[in-house]
Amino acid sequence: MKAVHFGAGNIGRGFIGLLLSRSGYEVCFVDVNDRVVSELKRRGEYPVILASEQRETLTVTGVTALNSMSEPEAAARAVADSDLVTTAVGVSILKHIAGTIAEGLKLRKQGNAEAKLHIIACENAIGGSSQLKEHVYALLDEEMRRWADQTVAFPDAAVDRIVPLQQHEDPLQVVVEPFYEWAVDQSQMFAGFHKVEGVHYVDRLEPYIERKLFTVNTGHCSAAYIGQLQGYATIQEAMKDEKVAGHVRLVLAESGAVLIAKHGFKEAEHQAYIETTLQRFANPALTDEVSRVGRSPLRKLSPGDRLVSPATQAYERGLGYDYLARTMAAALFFTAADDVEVEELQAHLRGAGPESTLAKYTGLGADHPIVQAALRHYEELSKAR
Ligand SMILES: NC(=O)c1ccc[n+]([C@@H]2O[C@H](COP(=O)([O-])OP(=O)(O)OC[C@H]3O[C@@H](n4cnc5c(N)ncnc54)[C@H](O)[C@@H]3O)[C@@H](O)[C@H]2O)c1
Ligand SMILES: O=P(O)(O)OC[C@@H](O)[C@@H](O)[C@H](O)[C@H](O)CO
Repeated sequence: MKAVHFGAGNIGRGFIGLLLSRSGYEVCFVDVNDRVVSELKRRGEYPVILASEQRETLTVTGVTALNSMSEPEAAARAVADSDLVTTAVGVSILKHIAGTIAEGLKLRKQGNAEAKLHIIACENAIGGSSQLKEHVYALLDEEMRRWADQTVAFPDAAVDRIVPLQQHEDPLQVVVEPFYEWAVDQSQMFAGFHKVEGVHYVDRLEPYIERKLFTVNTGHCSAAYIGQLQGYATIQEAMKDEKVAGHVRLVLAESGAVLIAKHGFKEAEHQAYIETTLQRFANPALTDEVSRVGRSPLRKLSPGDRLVSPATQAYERGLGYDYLARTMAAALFFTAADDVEVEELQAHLRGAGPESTLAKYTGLGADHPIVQAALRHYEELSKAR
């Protein structure tokens, strides 16, 4: 069985590629990073190290790679001949890989038209695969779309494993936390699909993706933004400071109240999920930069993402959202080298001020109580600096 995985980065190699390989797939990574692609082709395997006391090394074998910039036809051909396609490129990159997938589907219709295909976006977003489908369908004509409706499915997914930036001599080595969770919406899949070991197939994904995004990622970016304001460079350092950890707990109590009310999670079970998450953040065997965890602040401040969505849902239910608003305010101070979203955010902030910036990027408008709460926090955080 063949899988094509777009994005041979941290989560691609450290999580998705690993599980696919363990389930008997030959994995072909598609990436634009020539060094990583060349090394994967040359060696056909790479090491994944679990960040625990034992530091167990798992060797992922049976892999190869293609560069979608210099080998676009081969990448499309790989999609045409595959049994499964997955991605972990970043949600904003999905539109850039859609062309290769669309070309692959056209080739598939010519030579492999009957075989069903699942395409799963493993990104931190609600409806990531559905978003990818829209980008791909925009490039297909009516006849191709009708064929794809019967033959290609884009089940949404939630993926969870903390994989920090990697700085090793070996460009393929990847250190990952032991914990992982990968949930896939089986209601969007064709019957009789080959199960990937370790994947949790669920009938309704929403509780899983919201619990993950609004706990792990909401808490994570709160630790990054408030942590950086306190002068910390890593999540592990930041979480040792009660000012940061205490804020993260209060944020997770707010998003947790929404999750419990909406999805019926039992309070004690959800609290246990929060405690596990906090322990994962603090894992002393990992070094996770706040610059990675806070990256792309405009995406993180956007309406459907980890801050505004739980805050809006809390507001609509008459629940608290003040600490979520404080994280939004802290996001306006976030700095990271080479992050175009930081540059855009700072340029808007300098030109138009915090109220306009919060109103624009949260999509809530200036008068919204959440924006007004974030603005009050922004002013207070400004004075404290
Ligand atoms: N790292 C984590 O802890 C983690 C955990 C869960 C989910 N995620 C999600 O997984 C996705 C990837 O995150 P990551 O941390 O692995 O990032 P990463 O930067 O390590 O990996 C992204 C990879 O995509 C490649 N890429 C960029 N443009 C491409 C293109 N046009 N075609 C093919 N490949 C391209 C990059 O070269 C890179 O290798 C993101 O959506 C992220 O939110 C990350
Ligand atoms: O990848 P992002 O930018 O959406 O979020 C940064 C981190 O919170 C994220 O990568 C987590 O490490 C991951 O989602 C854990 O499963």
